[in-house]
Amino acid sequence: MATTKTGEPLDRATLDTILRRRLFYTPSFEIYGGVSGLYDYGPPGCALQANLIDLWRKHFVLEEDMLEVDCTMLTPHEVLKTSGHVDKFSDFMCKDPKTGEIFRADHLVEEVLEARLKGDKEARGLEAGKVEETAEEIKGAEDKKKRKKKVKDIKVVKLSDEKVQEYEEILAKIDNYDGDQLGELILKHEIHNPVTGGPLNPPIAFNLMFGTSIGPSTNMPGFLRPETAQGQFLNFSKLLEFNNLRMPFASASIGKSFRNEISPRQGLLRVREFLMAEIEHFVDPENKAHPNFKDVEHIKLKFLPKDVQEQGKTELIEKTVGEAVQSGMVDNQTLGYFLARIALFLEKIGIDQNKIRFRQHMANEMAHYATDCWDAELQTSYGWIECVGCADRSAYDLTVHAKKTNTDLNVVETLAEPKRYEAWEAEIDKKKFGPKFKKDAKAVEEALLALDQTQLEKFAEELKAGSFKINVPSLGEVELTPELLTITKQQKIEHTRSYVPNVIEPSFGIGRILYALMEHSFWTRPEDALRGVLSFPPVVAPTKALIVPLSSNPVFNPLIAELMKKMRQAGISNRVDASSATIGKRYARNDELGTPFGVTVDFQSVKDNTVTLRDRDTMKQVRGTIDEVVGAIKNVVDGVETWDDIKGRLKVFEGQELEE
Ligand SMILES: Nc1ncnc2c1ncn2[C@@H]1O[C@H](COP(=O)(O)OP(=O)(O)OP(=O)(O)O)[C@@H](O)[C@H]1O
Repeated sequence: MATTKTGEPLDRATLDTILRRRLFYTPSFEIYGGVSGLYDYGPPGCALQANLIDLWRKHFVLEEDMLEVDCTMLTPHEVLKTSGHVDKFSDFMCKDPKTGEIFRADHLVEEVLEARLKGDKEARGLEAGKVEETAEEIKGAEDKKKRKKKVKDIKVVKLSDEKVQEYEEILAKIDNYDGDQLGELILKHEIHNPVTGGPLNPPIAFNLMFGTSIGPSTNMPGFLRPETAQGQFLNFSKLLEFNNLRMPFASASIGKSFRNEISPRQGLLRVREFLMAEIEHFVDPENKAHPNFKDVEHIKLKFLPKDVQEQGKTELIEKTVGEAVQSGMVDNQTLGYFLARIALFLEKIGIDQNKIRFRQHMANEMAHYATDCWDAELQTSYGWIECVGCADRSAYDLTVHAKKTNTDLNVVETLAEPKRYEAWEAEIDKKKFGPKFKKDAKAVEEALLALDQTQLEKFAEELKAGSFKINVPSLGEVELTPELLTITKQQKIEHTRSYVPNVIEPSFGIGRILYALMEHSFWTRPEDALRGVLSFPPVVAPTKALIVPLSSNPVFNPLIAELMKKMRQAGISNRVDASSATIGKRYARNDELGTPFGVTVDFQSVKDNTVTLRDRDTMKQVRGTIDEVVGAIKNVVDGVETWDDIKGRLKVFEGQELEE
């Protein structure tokens, strides 16, 4: 069960109401009935996202000297065909032939089995005389009506111990099943349309990309990109040159991606248009060490490796990143380095450290391009949710694009020591070769060039004995004799080495992180369960300070103007609430917006230019001059001081603001 930082159960319904009431986000096109999977952000949502992105840029792009690019979302069909997305970027769906309803196959299996396990838990609880949750609660706290309708399958029925174990094992590796295996599970466990109970068609693959056509004619089909990565790969050579041919280096990109999710659910967690922040770190395949690994190797993370999941288990292993790489659990230093950097970023923005785990992809689950992949998952009231994927994409993308476009995407590196070696080489006598093969001469030459060292060595022997035969694709077998060519062993010296870089890709879904952050920051005041607070760290909070005049008396106006000006000059975002609501109500409103500080102007302020400063989380106040208070807010937002430091150096204020 998800809990808040005070240890209370997280009341998602209250949180959702606050987020919508305060316009963090809202369904798009709502007065037209809305479109599932599409959301708009309102002012606090936008500010929170902007602050998050700002920190992301500082933490990754700036600190690690990455090369940021902004590539187009419209992408030609050919690019995504080459990358494999046209053929493989799909999820499995099942259709109810009677009602036409569509279900995402893995989510359906997951939802139904989880519901059965909950029903079993309930039945066992009843049997033991202690019911932890009522059936009504199980049926769904979140979107009550919809869930109730959808999950009729929850029945308070006790399962056999073997069934419970079997279901738990399936759930532990739910991401590892392909379409056929999901089909078998659906049949074996008699999973039907949860609403009508009707049978479903076997799962079929559904491509998640939104197709379109570029230009007025239809001869350039395209897609809205499903990830920002391809644009970065296609600019690789230019970026390498920009980087003065130095390797390794990383590019980064922040932008919208689009996926036509089969059945979007869980609010911001699964949407059809979302902001991604992606890094492509290009590295030598023979040396995936990271120069700054030393800085992070001591960091402890919680891992869920693939072998544990494949045994149907979910126990986490806590290790330092150094140990994880050394033991081979995490494939290489660069991958390990980014896992640690991801954890540090999540910590910086206020994600609860106890609600982060790194889950390794199982063999079937891995994307078509990846060789090792770890997801940073965050625990929410919806369960563990992948928020950052971190994959080693090998040389896949650059290789396929280079081949398709006939472009050299290799890195050429000067060797410290020249490499000397011997190699067999075929040299043709052009004067005789041309007249003999005429228009086919090029094809024969190409077949010769394609021979490897073992073949050349063998043919050299055969040539000495008179002739040898090679297979030319357009001609069939062709006989070659000594007057046409020689095959000899040559001394070689190489000064450079050429390779296609491998790519380590951390890929952040900003909306998912934002939602998890909202859950992790949310709690209610013990004295009033309806008083919600969003304890965002000051650095990411949408607005840093609320200016509250004690009343609408115009005598406060010059002080409010002075505060606003000084805060603006210090880069502190602020709002004034001069409404007639009581101060307590105005603070409560801002607790819901996550505003860390409240500054109150009272009649004492008019006399001596001092104001009170209230801390959102503790509700404690200090009093100081306008300059002192603005300076204190700036220091806390910049991370130079904490609230405790401020409390230690400014006068603690325990009275009431001075009324007229
Ligand atoms: N439909 C979506 N809505 C919101 N964020 C998403 C969505 N799909 C992916 N993301 C985000 O983009 C990141 C990188 O995408 P990736 O392709 O690794 O996701 P994925 O494995 O397809 O996700 P899932 O398995 O949950 O569909 C994810 O970690 C997630 O944060």
